[in-house]
Formats: sequence, C-alpha cells, structure tokens
Amino acid sequence: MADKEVLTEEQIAEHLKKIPEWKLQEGWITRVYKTPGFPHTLLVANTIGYMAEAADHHPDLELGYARAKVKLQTHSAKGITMKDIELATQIEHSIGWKPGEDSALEGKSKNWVK
Ligand SMILES: C[C@H](O)[C@H](O)[C@H]1CNC2=NC(N)=NC(=O)C2=N1
Repeated sequence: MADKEVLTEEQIAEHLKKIPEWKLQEGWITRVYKTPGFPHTLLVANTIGYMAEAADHHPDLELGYARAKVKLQTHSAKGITMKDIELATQIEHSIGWKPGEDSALEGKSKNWVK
C-alpha cells in the first residue's frame, strides 16, 4: 500500500515544503514547538496525543519546561512514510490554529506557542 512505502529524501523534502518548520533529522521528521512555559507544553503534548490516537500513529515527544520536540518515523517501515507526513501536517494545523481576523473569537495574542 502506498502509505506504507518509505519515501526518498527528495520526496520528503518536497512534502516538507508545505510544513517548512519540520526538518528531516537522522531518519525522523522533527519540529520543536516553543511554549511560554510548562502548562502550555502539556497542552501541546495532549493535543498531539489526541491526534496520534485518532490516527493510530504515534510520535516520540521530548518535553521541556518551555519546549516540545516532536519526532515522527514509521517504525514498522523503518523510514518516513505518508503516515508521518500526514500526521505532521495535522499536528501543524492543530497546534498552529488561531481564530482568524474576522472571527468572533478574540484569541490569545501573546505568550502562545510558536
Ligand atoms: C498496530 C498499530 O497500529 C501499529 O503498531 C502502529 C502504532 N503507531 C505507530 N507509530 C509509529 N510512529 N510507527 C509505527 O510503526 C506505528 N505502528
């Protein structure tokens, strides 16, 4: 099945153009979210946990006081597959979401996750 095929470095680079904060690093695609502190770090971890469970595909997480590092690879395929690209894209959209300019919601302006 196509979603189990290991992607080449060139294919990965092409997909990462759409989520440019993600990098290929030693066989993983990775992203560091900087947070204003530990409570937000845990919110990030929980949001990612929910996505991972819904997807039945799971990243490694490294949590610090004000950072969450996310690492994805497909263990069963021993490489990066479309499962990793799709979950990274979903994580990026979920963590990066904020109400738009025309929204009724004000949203948090400062001290948020980057
Ligand atoms: C049965 C279950 O779906 C598999 O073991 C899944 C669970 N989550 C997984 N996550 C990741 N990153 N790689 C896998 O190979 C993997 N396998």
